[in-house]
Amino acid sequence: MAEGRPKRGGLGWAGTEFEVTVGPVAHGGHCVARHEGRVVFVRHSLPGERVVVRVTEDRHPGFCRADAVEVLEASPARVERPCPYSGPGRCGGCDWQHVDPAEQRRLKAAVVREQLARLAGLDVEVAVEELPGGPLRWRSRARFAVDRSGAPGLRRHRSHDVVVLDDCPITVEPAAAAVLQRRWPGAGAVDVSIDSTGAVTTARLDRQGRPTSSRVVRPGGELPEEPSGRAERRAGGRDWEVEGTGFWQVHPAAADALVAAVAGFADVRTGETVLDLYAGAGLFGGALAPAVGLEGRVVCVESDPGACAAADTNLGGFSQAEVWQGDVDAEGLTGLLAELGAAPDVVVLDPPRAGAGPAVSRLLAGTGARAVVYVACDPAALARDVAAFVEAGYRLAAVRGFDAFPMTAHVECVALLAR
Ligand SMILES: C[S@@+](CC[C@H](N)C(=O)[O-])C[C@H]1O[C@@H](n2cnc3c(N)ncnc32)[C@H](O)[C@@H]1O
Repeated sequence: MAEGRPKRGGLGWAGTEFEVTVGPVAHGGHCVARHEGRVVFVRHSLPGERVVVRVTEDRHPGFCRADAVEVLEASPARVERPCPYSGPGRCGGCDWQHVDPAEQRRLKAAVVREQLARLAGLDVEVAVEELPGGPLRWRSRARFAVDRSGAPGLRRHRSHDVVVLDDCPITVEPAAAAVLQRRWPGAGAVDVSIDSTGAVTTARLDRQGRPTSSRVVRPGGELPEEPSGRAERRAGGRDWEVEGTGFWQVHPAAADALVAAVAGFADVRTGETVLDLYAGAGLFGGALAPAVGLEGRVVCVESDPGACAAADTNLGGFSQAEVWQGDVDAEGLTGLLAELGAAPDVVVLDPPRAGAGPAVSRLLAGTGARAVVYVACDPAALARDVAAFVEAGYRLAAVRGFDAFPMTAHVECVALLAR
C-alpha cells in the first residue's frame, strides 16, 4: 500500500492496486468492497467477484473509488462488453456494459429496494421491467463532447479527456452516425436527438454548453432544414409535440410504459381533479385528461416556457385541461393550491433528478389527494420524498421500476402513494 501524507483528505492510495472481494451494488452503480477498514467503490465489477482494483480517486478518509482492472473470480452474470470503447480507463458513458441485461435489472431493483429501506425505512418488493427494443440502440437523445481537434466522443469517467468514438452502440444508429461520423471544429459539444418521424436534430454547443446553431435532417431529405423548434414523439397511442431541446424520455419505449404505469396507478375517475406537476410537454396530464371527462379538471404545471407552449398544443383538444407556467416550490405550490380552489383527487409528479424535496412533498401530502403517483429517475430522491409522504400519513402502495437506461445504472420508477 502506498504510504505518505493523505492527499486532499484521502490516504494517498490513488494509483495503488490491491485485491478485494466485491459486495453489493450501491446507489450510482458501483459495487461496495472493503480494504484495510475503508470502503472502496469499485467500478467495472459485480457482486461476489474477486478482483484486482486500481484506485482512481482518493479524496476522503472514509472511502475511495477504484476500477476493477483484473477479474480473478468472475460472476456468472459477467458478459463480454458489446461496446468496444467501454471498460476501465476508457469511455465513461456506460457503467454496466459488462453485466448481463437481466442481471442489470435485478441489480437496479436491489438498489431501489435498498434506498427505500435506508432512506424511508420501508421494506418493499421491487421489480425492474425490461422495455421493448433490447439493451442497445435505445438512446434517442445524447450529448457528445468534442475535443480540441474537432473529433467527437464521450468523456473518460470523471475526466475532461474526450475518448474519440466512431460509434456509440447504445445510441440509435442514425443519431450516432450524424454526430460521430464527422468532425465539429470549434464546437465544445453536440446534442443529437431523433424523433418518432426519424428526423435527426443536431445542435452545436460552445465550450460553455450554450447552443450556437442547430440543423434537422428529415428522412429522405437531401438538404438540412434549419433550424427546427419542434419534434414529434409518440406515446399512449397518440402523437405529441415537443420543443426540439425540451424534455422527453430518452428511451423510445419509455414514455409509453410510463403513461401506462401512471394511468394504472392513478385509476382516474370521471369528474376528478388531477394535478400534473413538472409536466413537461403535458405527457401525463394529456394521457389522463380523457378519463376525468368534461366534468373533471387537469392542471399541468411546468416552469419552462417552451415546454408549456408544447403542452398547450398537446392539450389543446381538451377543454378540461389547463397548462400553468410556474415553479413547483413551496411558495409556488402554496399559491397554486390556493388558486386551484379545490383539493386535487390525484397528483402526478415527475420532478428532475433532485426530487421534489421535503417542503413540496409535505404540501402535497397536506392536500389529502387520494392518490399520489410519483415518477422518479433517481431512487434516492424518490426514497427521501416517499419518507416525507409516509410521515404525513401516506403509505407506499406499490412501486414499479423500468429499465429505461440499459447498460447504465440508471433506473426509472413509478410509485403509488395512497392514504
Ligand atoms: C423529468 S421532466 C418530466 C416531464 C414530463 N412529465 C414528461 O414525462 O415528459 C421534469 C420537468 O420538470 C420541469 N421543472 C424542473 N423544475 C421545475 C420546477 N421547480 N417547477 C416546475 N417545473 C419544473 C422541467 O422543465 C421538466 O420539463
